Amino acid sequence: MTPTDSDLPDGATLPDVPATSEGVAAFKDDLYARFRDSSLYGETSFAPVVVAVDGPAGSGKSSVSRAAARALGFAYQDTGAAYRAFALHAADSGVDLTDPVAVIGTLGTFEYEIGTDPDDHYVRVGGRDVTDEIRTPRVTASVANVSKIPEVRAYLVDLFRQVIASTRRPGIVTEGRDITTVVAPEAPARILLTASEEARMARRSAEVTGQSAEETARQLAHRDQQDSKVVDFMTAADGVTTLDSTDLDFDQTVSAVVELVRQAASQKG
Ligand SMILES: Nc1ncnc2c1ncn2[C@@H]1O[C@H](COP(=O)(O)OP(=O)(O)OP(=O)(O)O)[C@@H](O)[C@H]1O
Ligand SMILES: Nc1ccn([C@@H]2O[C@H](COP(=O)(O)O)[C@@H](O)[C@H]2O)c(=O)n1
Repeated sequence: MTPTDSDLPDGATLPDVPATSEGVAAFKDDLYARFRDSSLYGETSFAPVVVAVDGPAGSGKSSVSRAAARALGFAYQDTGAAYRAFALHAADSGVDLTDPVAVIGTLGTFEYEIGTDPDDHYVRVGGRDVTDEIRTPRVTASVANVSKIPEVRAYLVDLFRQVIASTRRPGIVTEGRDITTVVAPEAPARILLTASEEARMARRSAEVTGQSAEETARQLAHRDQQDSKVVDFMTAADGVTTLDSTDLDFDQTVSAVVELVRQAASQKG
C-alpha cells in the first residue's frame, strides 16, 4: 500500500517520490530509517517487504536472518520454531507422533505465539514460554514426524502468512525450508543460504555441548535427509539467489544478506 502523510506523526510529511530507481531506493531507505527510529510501527498500514530465506540445518538461517532483520529494522520470523513448538504440543497432548491422524487432531488446541522483534525473540504455546525447550535434542529428533504431514504444513503455512501480514515493521525476514517456494514465492528478496556440510557440522558442533562432534554431525545429516524428502531446500528455485557462506564469517554473511535485500529493493523501485 502506498504510504501517505497520515501514516506519519503529526506535522511530519513524506518527501516527493523521486523518478529514478536509485532515487526510489534511497527514498525507501530513508522511509525505513524513519520507521526504525520511531515508535510508529503500530500505526502503519504498509504491506511489509518480505525477505525469504531457506537452507539446510546449520546453514545459519536463524542467526543470520535475525541479525539481518536487526540491521534492516525489519521483523524476524523463525518458521522452524513453529514446527518445533507443534511437535512439543502434540507430544505433550499425549499422542503418538507417528500417528498422523492423532497429530492432526491436536492442531485445534495449538495456541502458538512468536516474538518477531529480533531483539525480543520468544516462542509460547498455550501461554507457556517454550523458547528453550523446543531446541532440546528430544524435540529436534521428533520434529520431522510432524513436519512431513501435509495438513500440518498447510496449517502452519497459513499461520506464517498471517504473521507476515500482521507485522508492523517495514519488512520481515522469514526463514525456514519452503519460504522461497511455498510460503512467500512472490517475496522481492529470496535467498537460499548454504554452506558446505563440513562447515555446517563444525559450526553446529561448536555450539552443542554434551555430545560428540560425530553424533552432532550424524543428527544434522539425518535431519536434512528426512526434511529433503518433503521440501527441496538444497537447490535454488527460479529467481532465488544462492548465498554460500562456507568461506564467509558471520558478519560477512549478514552483510551479504543485507546487500541482497538492498539490491532487490532498488530493482523493485
Ligand atoms: N557465516 C558463518 N560463519 C561462522 N558461523 C556461522 C556463520 N553463519 C552461522 N554461523 C553459526 O552457525 C551456527 C548455526 O547457525 P544457525 O543456528 O543460525 O543455523 P540454522 O540454519 O538456523 O540451523 P537449524 O536449521 O538447525 O536451526 C550458529 O552457531 C551460528 O552462529
Ligand atoms: N519452513 C520449514 C521450517 C522448518 N521445518 C521443519 O522444522 C524443523 C526444525 O526447523 P529448524 O529450522 O528450527 O531447524 C526442520 O528440521 C523441518 O523438519 C519445515 O519443514 N519447514
